Amino acid sequence: MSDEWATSANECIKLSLVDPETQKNVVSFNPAMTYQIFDEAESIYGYKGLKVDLKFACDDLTPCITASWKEKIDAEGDAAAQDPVEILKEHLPEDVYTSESEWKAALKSRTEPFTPPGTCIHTYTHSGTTFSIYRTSLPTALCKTVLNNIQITTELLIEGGSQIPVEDEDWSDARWDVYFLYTSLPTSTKHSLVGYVTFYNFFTYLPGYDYSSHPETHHSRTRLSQFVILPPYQRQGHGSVLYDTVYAQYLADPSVLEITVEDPNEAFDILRYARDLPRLRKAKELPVDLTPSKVREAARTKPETSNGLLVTPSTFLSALRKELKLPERHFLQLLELHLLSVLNGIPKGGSKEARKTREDEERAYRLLIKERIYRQNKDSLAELEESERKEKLQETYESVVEGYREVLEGLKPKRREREEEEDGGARKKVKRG
Ligand SMILES: CC(=O)SCCNC(=O)CCNC(=O)[C@H](O)C(C)(C)COP(=O)(O)OP(=O)(O)OC[C@H]1O[C@@H](n2cnc3c(N)ncnc32)[C@H](O)[C@@H]1OP(=O)(O)O
Repeated sequence: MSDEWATSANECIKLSLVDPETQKNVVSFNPAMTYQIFDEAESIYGYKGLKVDLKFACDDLTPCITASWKEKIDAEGDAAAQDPVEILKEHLPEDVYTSESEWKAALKSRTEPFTPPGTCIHTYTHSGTTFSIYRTSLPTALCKTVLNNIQITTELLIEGGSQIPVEDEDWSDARWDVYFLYTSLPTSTKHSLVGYVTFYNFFTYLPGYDYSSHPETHHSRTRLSQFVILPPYQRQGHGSVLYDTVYAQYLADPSVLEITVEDPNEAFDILRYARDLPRLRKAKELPVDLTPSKVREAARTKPETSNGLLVTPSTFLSALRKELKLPERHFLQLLELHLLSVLNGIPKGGSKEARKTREDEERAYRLLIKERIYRQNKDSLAELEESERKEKLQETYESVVEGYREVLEGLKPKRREREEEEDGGARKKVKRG
């Protein structure tokens, strides 16, 4: 197959959110990746001048897919042109429009005004524009429709992202929570999507809870599954507001015991650290004078940190984790991040005693992290010779601390910037069109 007939799928596919009233684009963007839908090379074969338009009504996300090209290869069999519309249709709802005029006519003929699904749980303004977060759940009909229309973006924007099988799922119990972030429009369309996040709730048992006396009570662990801010709205603080808002919902809900995240990518991890760190620092269970050596001491008083869910706390660490509802691994890493900033605040020079304090804390910090790494990788590390094991632990320790340094460095100036520019929760003006 010759390359002259290959087009980059990431470049030729354009996604647009269109105002049904004015029929103008509210925002447009390209996919970040297409390998899940096309091939590893992220190319579409058989055309010159190929353009693939994936348009959505900006409010209920009714989709329309069309393609146009200057030249199409005249070949059959293996060398025949791929059909991008048919390929993309596999990842879109069954009733997706393939004719733009029919799609536009359908949008024009709508009689009912659109209201986002669910309940509005938070509203904020940013550069004079209002943004609102709506909470709903599957299988509520409108939630199902809107999510199904737009969730192709999980495959086009998230590395390894996948869609929720909205059509096939067994809905005997509503276990998916969905939050949509909308911005307000000045036209009668009123609402345009900015992002969304989904959570799956697992039922679980709280050890020691008397369920027989309270048969109506249930407990769950919730898992953040897909988190998307559409590209034109990224890096303006909207992801942070959405994350904080949904987190607050579960923190306030006594039936939710733990908030976990499914396969976070690097960008989301940074966002999560940045948002969880101030929460940890404000937690009432966090001792103000906590140092690495005190944490090591406390950890030693407890037989072994548990991998289970919210065991009865015997140290402040378990109480702190319970207060924040964080999974163990993330909680421990967040604590290590906080302790690095504590360590950074201990002077390096000074009297002999001061220098000794600093050295003791440095050592405690190193051991604390190495002990955690060892616990979490016991099986593979136990197979190594002692010298190799020490080397591996040191290497991992150094890369972990390097990562924490980057997060702390990244947070410092950014936080100042945010405070200066913040306007009710988000920054910088959203680019439109
Ligand atoms: C479980 C999962 O779903 S993981 C998948 C997460 N989703 C995706 O990757 C889809 C595509 N990307 C997105 O939807 C968004 O860019 C998100 C969710 C990653 C971030 O949302 P945003 O609204 O852009 O984040 P926000 O503006 O609040 O950023 C907060 C901080 O997070 C960090 N951050 C956000 N995006 C990135 C990035 N791409 N790379 C590095 N750091 C990042 C930064 O520290 C940022 O602060 P700064 O902008 O002052 O530097």
